[in-house]
Amino acid sequence: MNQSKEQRILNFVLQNAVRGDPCSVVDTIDKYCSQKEWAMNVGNEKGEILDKTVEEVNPSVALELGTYCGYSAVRISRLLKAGARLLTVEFNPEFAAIAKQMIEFAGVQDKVKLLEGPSEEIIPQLKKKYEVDTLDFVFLDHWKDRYRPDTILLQECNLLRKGSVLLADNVIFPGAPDFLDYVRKSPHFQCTYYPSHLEYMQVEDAMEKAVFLG
Ligand SMILES: Cn1ncc2cc([C@H](O)c3cccc(CNC(=O)c4cc(-c5ccc(F)cc5)cc(O)c4O)c3)ccc21
Ligand SMILES: [Mg+2]
Repeated sequence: MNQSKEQRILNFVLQNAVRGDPCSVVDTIDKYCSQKEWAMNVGNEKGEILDKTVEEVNPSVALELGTYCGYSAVRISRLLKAGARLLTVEFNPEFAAIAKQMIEFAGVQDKVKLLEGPSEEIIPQLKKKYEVDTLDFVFLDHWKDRYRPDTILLQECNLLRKGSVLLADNVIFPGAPDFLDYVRKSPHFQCTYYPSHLEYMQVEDAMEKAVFLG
């Protein structure tokens, strides 16, 4: 049976990156996806905005919605301090299987917990089943029409505290207009807009940071 694009990306990493070196995994995925097959990883340009935000927040507990192949899970977890953890949510079993192998090859499996299921089911389980108190950082990169409902759900589940930082990918392309409208109009969020470009393309995109004010 012919391979999926995601399997081809993983194989390229297994054959060309350095086991246990998260930076080489990130760089190798970017090399493959810029030269051979486009894929929806956050990429290096927006990845640097992600890096700066993670370094600024220095989260003890981080959540990612939309693991895909594990590119941003590896990118985020490589920056986490000892004892800090990333919970990443993926509902597609094929993507989850690829991401699991990517995370293990990068050597960050002790920092990353991959939760299989849709965000709307996982988020309400975070406190009791996954022993989360509140989230310091949330990276939104799943279905764009889920950003707004899941931001509301995170608040309803008391998972945000004063200073919790949300960072959303693709707020321009493919776009998340209802999310942007919601956080920018809400008195509970302080927003910052980061213009950038779509991964591996010369197409306008952007990220939005929304800090929860309590
Ligand atoms: C509910 N729930 N809970 C967990 C969870 C996890 C998933 C999957 O990880 C998944 C599957 C398919 C699509 C996405 C969203 N990502 C995108 O759609 C995207 C598109 C483009 C782009 C840009 C230009 C194009 F021409 C085409 C696609 C660029 C980007 O960076 C993207 O992130 C995420 C889905 C729902 C989930
Ligand atoms: Mg994205």
